[in-house]
Amino acid sequence: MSEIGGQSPSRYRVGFALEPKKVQSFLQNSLIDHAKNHAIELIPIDLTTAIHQQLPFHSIIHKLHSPQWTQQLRHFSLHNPSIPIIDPPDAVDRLHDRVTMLDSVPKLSLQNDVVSVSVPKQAVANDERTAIEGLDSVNLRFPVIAKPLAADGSASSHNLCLVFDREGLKSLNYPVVVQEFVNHGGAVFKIYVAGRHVTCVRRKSLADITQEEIKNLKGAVPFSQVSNMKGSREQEEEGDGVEMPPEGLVSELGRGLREALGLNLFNVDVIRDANDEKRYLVIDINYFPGYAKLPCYETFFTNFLLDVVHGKNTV
Ligand SMILES: O=P(O)(O)O[C@@H]1[C@@H](OP(=O)(O)O)[C@H](OP(=O)(O)O)[C@H](O)[C@H](OP(=O)(O)O)[C@H]1OP(=O)(O)O
Ligand SMILES: Nc1ncnc2c1ncn2[C@@H]1O[C@H](COP(=O)(O)OP(=O)(O)O)[C@@H](O)[C@H]1O
Ligand SMILES: [Mg+2]
Ligand SMILES: [Mg+2]
Repeated sequence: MSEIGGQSPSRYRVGFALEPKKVQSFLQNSLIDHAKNHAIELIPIDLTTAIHQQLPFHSIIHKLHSPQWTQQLRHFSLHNPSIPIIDPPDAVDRLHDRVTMLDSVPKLSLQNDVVSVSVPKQAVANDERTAIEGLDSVNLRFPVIAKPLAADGSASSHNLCLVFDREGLKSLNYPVVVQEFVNHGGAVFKIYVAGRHVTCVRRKSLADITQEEIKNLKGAVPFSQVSNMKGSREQEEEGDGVEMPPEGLVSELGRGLREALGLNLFNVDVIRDANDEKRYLVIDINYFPGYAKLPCYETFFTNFLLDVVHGKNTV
């Protein structure tokens, strides 16, 4: 990266443009101190003041959704082309739609004799009629999962539903993506990417749906209620026993998606089909997720920042 004043600085300043809630959850003292010990100062950008008045920055990292912010960032970037912006707003935008976010996955062609990585069958629906047509067109049967098409960080974008029959399609808030529900043993793998650094953790997920539940459940069940469904309680800790994905898969998926998406900061939710152990499915990709939930996030994230300020970050 270019050097301010033509000299290699002894300290670096990285600006963060984040919602106040994210400043609190992400910019914890432990991270600030760790980065400081590596000569990097982490600075929350004041969103009420123009960016250029807050210079110098050696890089800017952002997660804000308003068009005004994007406009301000584009303008700033045009006048300060040597300051890396992480990441390009257009590339981030692709993750704000649950169809385009998964577009790159099949193109990676990650498959061999032991594993295959794909996305669940899915169709976009604007109303009940197009939902039925969409399900038919991709040969999907109930139960399906309905997700708001927009994944724009709003609370409603996380309101998902399990849909057990046609009646259930009536109560959805369209537009949605109707997606194949895949039993996966109650565990989701979260692959976190920060530049060339990739790591994976396992988290508790939705419990599997039994044949009996498929017969008995009707309509649409919002997600928050699913864990209270009869029969799912005893599966609560089931995710604990699920084997982690092979390291090669984690690193190849992280690296491949980083390149294909043109993004440095994201995580990928992956499940493994309980009825076909070869089959891994990418179900969600999130921009600048909650890294603070990672063990040792201070080291993980600071290593990425060191690459950035030393010009070793290539995407
Ligand atoms: O707040 P956290 O730590 O739960 O992070 C959220 C992420 O959780 P995760 O790290 O994947 O467990 C969360 O991931 P999921 O969509 O829940 O898989 C989102 O990235 C969320 O951002 P947004 O609401 O989609 O803009 C993230 O929220 P923000 O922190 O960006 O508001
Ligand atoms: N196709 C699917 N089959 C089974 N479970 C799923 C599927 N898609 C999502 N889930 C479950 O729903 C959770 C939330 O879905 P996700 O697509 O990650 O939305 P969000 O953006 O709100 O995190 C996942 O962590 C997983 O437990
Ligand atoms: Mg998710
Ligand atoms: Mg998400």
